Amino acid sequence: MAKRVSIMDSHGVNKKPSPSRVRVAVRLRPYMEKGEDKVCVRGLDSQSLEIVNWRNQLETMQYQFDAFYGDKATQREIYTGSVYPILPHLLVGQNASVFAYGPTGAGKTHTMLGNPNQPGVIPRAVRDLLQMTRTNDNPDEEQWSYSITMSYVEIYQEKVMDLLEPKNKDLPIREDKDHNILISGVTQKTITTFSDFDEHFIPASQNRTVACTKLNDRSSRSHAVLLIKVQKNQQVPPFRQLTGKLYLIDLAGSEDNRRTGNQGIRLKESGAINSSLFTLSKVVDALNQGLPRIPYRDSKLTRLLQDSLGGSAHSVMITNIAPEQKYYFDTLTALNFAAKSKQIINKPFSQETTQAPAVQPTMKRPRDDLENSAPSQHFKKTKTESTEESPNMSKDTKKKNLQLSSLDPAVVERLLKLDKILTERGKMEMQLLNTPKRERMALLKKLEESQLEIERLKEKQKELEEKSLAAEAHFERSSNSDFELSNSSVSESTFRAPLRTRATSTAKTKKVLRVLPLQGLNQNTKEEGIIVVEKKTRKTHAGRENEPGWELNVRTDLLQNGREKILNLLNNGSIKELKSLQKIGDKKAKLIVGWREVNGPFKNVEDLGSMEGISAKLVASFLKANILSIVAS
Ligand SMILES: Nc1ncnc2c1ncn2[C@@H]1O[C@H](COP(=O)(O)OP(=O)(O)OP(=O)(O)O)[C@@H](O)[C@H]1O
Repeated sequence: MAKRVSIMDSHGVNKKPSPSRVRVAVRLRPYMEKGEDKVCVRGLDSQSLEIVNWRNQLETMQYQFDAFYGDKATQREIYTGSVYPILPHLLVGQNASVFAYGPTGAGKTHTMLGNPNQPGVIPRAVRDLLQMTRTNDNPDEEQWSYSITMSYVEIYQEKVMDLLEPKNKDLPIREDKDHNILISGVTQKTITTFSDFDEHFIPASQNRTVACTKLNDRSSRSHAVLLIKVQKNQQVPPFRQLTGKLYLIDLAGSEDNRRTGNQGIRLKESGAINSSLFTLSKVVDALNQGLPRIPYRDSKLTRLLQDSLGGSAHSVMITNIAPEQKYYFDTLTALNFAAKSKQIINKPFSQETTQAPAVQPTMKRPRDDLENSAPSQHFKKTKTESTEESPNMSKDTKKKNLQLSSLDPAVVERLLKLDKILTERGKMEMQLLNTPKRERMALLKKLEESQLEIERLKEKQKELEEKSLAAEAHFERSSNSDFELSNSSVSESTFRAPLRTRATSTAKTKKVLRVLPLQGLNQNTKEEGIIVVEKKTRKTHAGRENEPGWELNVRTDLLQNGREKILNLLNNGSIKELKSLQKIGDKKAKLIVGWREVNGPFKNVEDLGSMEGISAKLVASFLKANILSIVAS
């Protein structure tokens, strides 16, 4: 009778292995756009890449991974670099998983499956496993025999469907007493040769749910999960048995439904896809951060992978991305999910490529040029600092750089920033860097005036804050009252935050807060950022007078500016930065990061309300608290 050996025991070491991290590789697919579209991402070296920073085109965001494969990388390179090394673990009873993640149309199926001329990870891994279990160089291995089985399922709308036997629908996932995860009733086929595999796999692949979306003619609408079980049986006592599982997964694409044009059933599918990918992102994140609780049970996909993702298993995530600008936000989302580190670098992406004529053609047909140079070489070309001359630079570029280099660096920085603002607003026909000196000086002057104005407002605000704090302290001492924010709508042009008394002395109508120095402010002036006004006493329906107090009125443009800052932080802030926002703790910060990874950037701050557990009321009070603190800073 064969004796089953637990995963922990498989090396004969009876102690809990340290949980392994999910290794992350990123693969950039070749440029495929038929029309003209810019390239927004490019490789730097074998581990990192850079992407335009959409918030500030004077910066790029650089990401680092365990491996980066550029658009010229072959199927073999990806396989030998990131997948082949994990296969030997299966032969000693350990589990492994390889999954392709990324936006729809970015090349996941190509990476996992490929085509007859360019076979992907799946056929290569199966072939090599079959080969490994046949050749036995080690004499100790002679007493062991191997058998390999395959199962193939898809997870479609949170249901596990058997692709080898399509009538097996919605199979349950169970856990045995040794914490092995099983799919109850799933078909298992024994394979001894590659043609056995082909015979089962090819017809089963036809059963997979695919559909045409705006972004991909054959978009995978489910997660396809191929399970290869390698069983090793000892032929002599004590007849041990080791089982190693390999999951090879072609995930459904992460989708932004604003771009896929999905409706009806496609939209429903997409909801299930995005929510299970979100859970997968939480699991990977929790594993890589070493968190004590891993939310495997939150989706079928992660529940299935529970014993093969993290723990003693060896996991590789291949994140597929597309270079075209139209995929920008999808790419960013995928990168943020995959990245173990991100750095913002002060170096324009688009500007450099447009300034260097030698590189310019890559903006149109990167495949033509990029493929002839390694990503790192390509980067070296474009890395040239904007003040550095290259022989290929046009006269205009040289002149522009010369002009810039003669200016104070601080002024250059301001100029570039102003240039960006004006370009974005579309108020200038020509960019600032191309403008004649006189106009440039006028703009510079304007910029300095704005800076002075900001400084002045900051000073005034500081003064106001100090006074408010002093008044608050005094107020707390004398009447045990505090500040509270009202529930008035934040979308009003004027933001109101009444400073009201606690309801302890409702019978008394005495005013409890005095901010006397502010009463000298001209309430109509547009120059003040925040104005404190006395709250008008109004009769309520019940005939009682409302509580007296003070209100803060915030100028509309500052309010708008505050909103924009919050939105930017929501879309780009790290967990730490998000936590610097009022009312955002660790949990909410992580939720926000997860939400935007799955759904793309927030269009407006109110989108927060579509996150689980965040009510419209909470969004309103979040906005108030943060706008106040931004305006006051
Ligand atoms: N590295 C590559 N080299 C050549 N062609 C590629 C590469 N990656 C992807 N493609 C092609 O791009 C198209 C889209 O790729 P694929 O279907 O693999 O995307 P996907 O990420 O699986 O999309 P979905 O999530 O919608 O299923 C296909 O025609 C595929 O052949």
